[in-house]
Parts: sequence; structure tokens; C-alpha cells
Amino acid sequence: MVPPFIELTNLTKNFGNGKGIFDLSFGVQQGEVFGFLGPNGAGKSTTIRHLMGFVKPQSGSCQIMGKDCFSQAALIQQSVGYLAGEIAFIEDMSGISYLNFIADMKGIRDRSSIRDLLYRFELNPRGKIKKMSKGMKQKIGLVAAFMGDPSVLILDEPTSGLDPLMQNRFVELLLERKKKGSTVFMSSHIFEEVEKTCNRTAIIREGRLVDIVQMKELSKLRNRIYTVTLHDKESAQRLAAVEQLDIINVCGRKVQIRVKKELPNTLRVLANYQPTDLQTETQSLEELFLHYYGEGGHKNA
Ligand SMILES: Nc1ncnc2c1ncn2[C@@H]1O[C@H](COP(=O)(O)OP(=O)(O)OP(=O)(O)O)[C@@H](O)[C@H]1O
Repeated sequence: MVPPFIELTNLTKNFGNGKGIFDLSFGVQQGEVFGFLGPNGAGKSTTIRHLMGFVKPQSGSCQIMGKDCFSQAALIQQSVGYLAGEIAFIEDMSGISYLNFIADMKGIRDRSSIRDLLYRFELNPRGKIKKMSKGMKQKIGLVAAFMGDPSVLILDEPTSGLDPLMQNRFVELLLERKKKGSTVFMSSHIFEEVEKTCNRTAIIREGRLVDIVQMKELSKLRNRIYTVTLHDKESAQRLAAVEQLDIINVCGRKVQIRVKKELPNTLRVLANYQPTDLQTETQSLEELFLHYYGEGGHKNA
């Protein structure tokens, strides 16, 4: 069997008070786009800082391409495309001098990938970083991570602060890199970007690995909530009482319905009631976690 390209072995860092990461062991294969999902404070950034060799593990270890992330940190940091969760810039620099500085550090001579990325993210890097908006700083961080087409990318919440158009640009970029065979480890709060890009995802909670799931399996578990508006209250009451639907709530003319797989059937039923409006929302990632693992962090399904 091929050894994992990125490997964590019993990785542990105990900050006290139950905070930190505990006994994390899993591997990411070459060419895989791997998501790392978990609620706030779950330990995602701490894990990523270990992978980049910024912190010494208390026990256990992690490796990228067979290199120990801590003892060979310089090598890792030079070859991996990295985006930090909170990017520490030398704020007095202009965007372009910062990018040139990173390119020099990484030994990237051909600057064409920087130009392409700036164009893709519609970013003018001439101004000083300290005067840039959060989204612009995030784009600078992304250009720095993706420049020179690294074969491994480690990204901590890559679309934080980006508007939906730029989030889509990021997804397109990642899919292109996936096609070219890059290996990606990416933390995120946004289910959709993980769903569109990742092969598998690890779920972490309170510093512990809860599960590793194929993205397709996780998507199947996700509910959609439809809010249908009918002509009058009586029709709404009748719909809720008579039909075999998973009704969440009835309020006046509006009925909220949870739909898992049976969408065609639900739509057929609703058509009989001649709705005046139909709205849909997807279950949030947090709701999905609760549904899947329960309050105690144990798998229900
Ligand atoms: N250097 C530190 N000293 C003490 N506690 C820390 C330290 N770094 C992180 N923590 C704590 O460890 C836990 C995990 O933090 P971490 O930043 O890894 O979470 P995260 O999953 O990235 O969260 P978020 O989604 O909010 O960014 C948090 O409770 C945090 O307060």
C-alpha cells in the first residue's frame, strides 16, 4: 500500500482545560483534496500549525512527503503552499513587495503564476497591505499560497472574508489544481466549498477525531428545508395533517418541510396545493454536526 502523503500519528498538544488536540491519527493520499471540518475551537488551526512545523508536538508526530514536519520545518515551509487562518503580514509592505518577498524565499523565479492569480482574484497589489480590506488581504494570502504551483497546499479557512464571487473563483482554482494532481489539506466552516472540492473530510470536535467520511456520504446526510406558502391557512393545515411529509412547522399560510432524498415525491404532493411561493435553505454545517453526532460528539447514524 502507498504510504500517505500527509500523515499524522497520535498527534497531541494539550493546552490544559480540555483544550488542544488529542491523539490525532490519519493520512491523506497523494492527489487527494482533504477537508478538515469542525466547529469553532475544535483544533483545526492547531493541527495545521503542527503540519507547517511552527509548533512542536507534545507527543506523536506528523509528516509530509516522508519529512517530519517539526524537525524538517524549513524544508516543509519552503515547498508547501500555505495559507494561515490569521495571516500575519509585514503590514507596512505593499502587496506586491510582500508577494515578491515570498517568491524569493521560496526560490520562485518565474513570476507568471503570481500575475495569473492576481488577475483571477481581480486584485491590484500595489497599495500598502495595512490599507487593504480583509478580503484583499485574504487574496494576497491566497496568491502567496498558490504561487509557483506547489504540489502540496495547506489552507486554513481559505475563503474567509471573500465575497461569493471570489469564493467561486477559489473553488475553480482548487478544482484545477486537483486535476493537476496537487494534494490539499483544507480546513473550512463552509460545507459547500468542501462538498464541491474534497474527496474525503475529517471531522474534529474538541480536539478529537470524530470520523473520516467520503464527501458523498456526508452530502447524503444533509437535509434541505423547504418553506412553502399556500393560498390560505386551511390549505396549510390540510397539507400538514393529510400528507406523509416531514413537517417541521406550520405558521399561517407557510409550511416548513424537511426533505432528504424524496424531493420528486415532495414536489408532486406540493403541486396539488398550487403553492404561491417556495423557498429552500440548506441545513447549516453546525446543524449537520448535531444531527450526525449528537450533543455529546458521538455518532448517531
Ligand atoms: N497557544 C495556545 N494556548 C492555549 N490555548 C490555545 C492555544 N492555541 C489554541 N488554543 C485553544 O485550543 C483550542 C483550539 O484552537 P484552534 O485555533 O486550533 O481551533 P479552530 O478549530 O481552528 O477554531 P476556529 O474555527 O475558531 O478558528 C481553542 O479552545 C483555543 O482557545
